[in-house]
Amino acid sequence: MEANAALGLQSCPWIGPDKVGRKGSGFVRLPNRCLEERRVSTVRFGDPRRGRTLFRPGQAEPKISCSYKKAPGAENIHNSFDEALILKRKSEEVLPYLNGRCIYLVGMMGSGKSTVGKILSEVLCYSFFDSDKLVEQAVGVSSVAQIFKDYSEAFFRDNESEVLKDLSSMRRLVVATGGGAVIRPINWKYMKQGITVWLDVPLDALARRIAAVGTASRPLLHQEPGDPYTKAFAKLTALSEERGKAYANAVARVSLEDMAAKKGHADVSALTPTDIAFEALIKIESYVSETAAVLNRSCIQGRKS
Ligand SMILES: Nc1ncnc2c1ncn2[C@@H]1O[C@H](COP(=O)(O)OP(=O)(O)OP(=O)(O)O)[C@@H](O)[C@H]1O
Ligand SMILES: O=C(O)C1=C[C@@H](O)[C@@H](O)[C@H](O)C1
Repeated sequence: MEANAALGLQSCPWIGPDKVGRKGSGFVRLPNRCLEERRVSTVRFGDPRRGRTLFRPGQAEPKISCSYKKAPGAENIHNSFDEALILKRKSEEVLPYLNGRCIYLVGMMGSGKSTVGKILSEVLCYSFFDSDKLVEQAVGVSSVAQIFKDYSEAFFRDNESEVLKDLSSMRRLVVATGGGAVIRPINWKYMKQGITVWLDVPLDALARRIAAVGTASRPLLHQEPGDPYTKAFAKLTALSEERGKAYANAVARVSLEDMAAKKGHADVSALTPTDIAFEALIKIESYVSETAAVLNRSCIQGRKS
């Protein structure tokens, strides 16, 4: 309670992802601030084969302070008031450098993109989106597993690319991408409109997290035989071999192994989502300040010549 109050110190407009309607109304709603700052007036999500869904700036909700409205799942996530305050301060340092650029979290299934993404969106007063959920809304099917079953993985991937394309024209969003979004080069073109952050989590920790909740919602893991941990670990190992290099395209990497070693923890499971969100902000800060310095140097050189 106390810790969450710290996040409300700075009031700003916020409408949570629960306000993102689809199908029934035919529109996807976005937060006011995000709509004000978008360069395009109308963005569409949806299945290109079915005709895509429009959402319009005029559909925006009234402004609500982020001290009252939190991303679902982001409640009571900080261990202490101090932890929340430190995170909030860091976000205030990083925010001016972002210039409204979106943050795209990439990483394997279960790496914590949604958990950490909600925390980041909260402290930055950005809106949070989960690209898997946007695909589900666009297709009108309630789960990714069902989309794989009713259509195909390729169909899911086409829709995922469309969603990322639409998001790429927007500002002030934290996006938790699907674990496989990194495999298509075109998706990188979209995600690189913002700042890409790889949550790099050891495979055994991923398999433990996934086994704890079961594999049913993760179609790529569900086909293997065996107990949930063993089948998750085997498939994640194969996927990570295929995708290792693709995740490394991100401009920032948050390695839980490195974090745990620096903090003297024997295991990454000692790291809280707030610790990880803080490390992500540090990595984002070092990327944005480096790029700002390079830009400055080239401006000075340009003026001299
Ligand atoms: N730092 C953490 N420590 C322990 N468990 C965590 C941590 N972060 C996330 N989890 C748990 O791991 C599981 C997966 O987290 P989350 O859904 O955020 O991952 P994801 O990367 O968004 O997954 P996917 O791509 O499959 O949707 C959840 O049950 C979540 O509660
Ligand atoms: O790693 C993957 O390929 C996937 C991850 C999930 O987020 C979903 O996007 C889907 O289950 C595929």
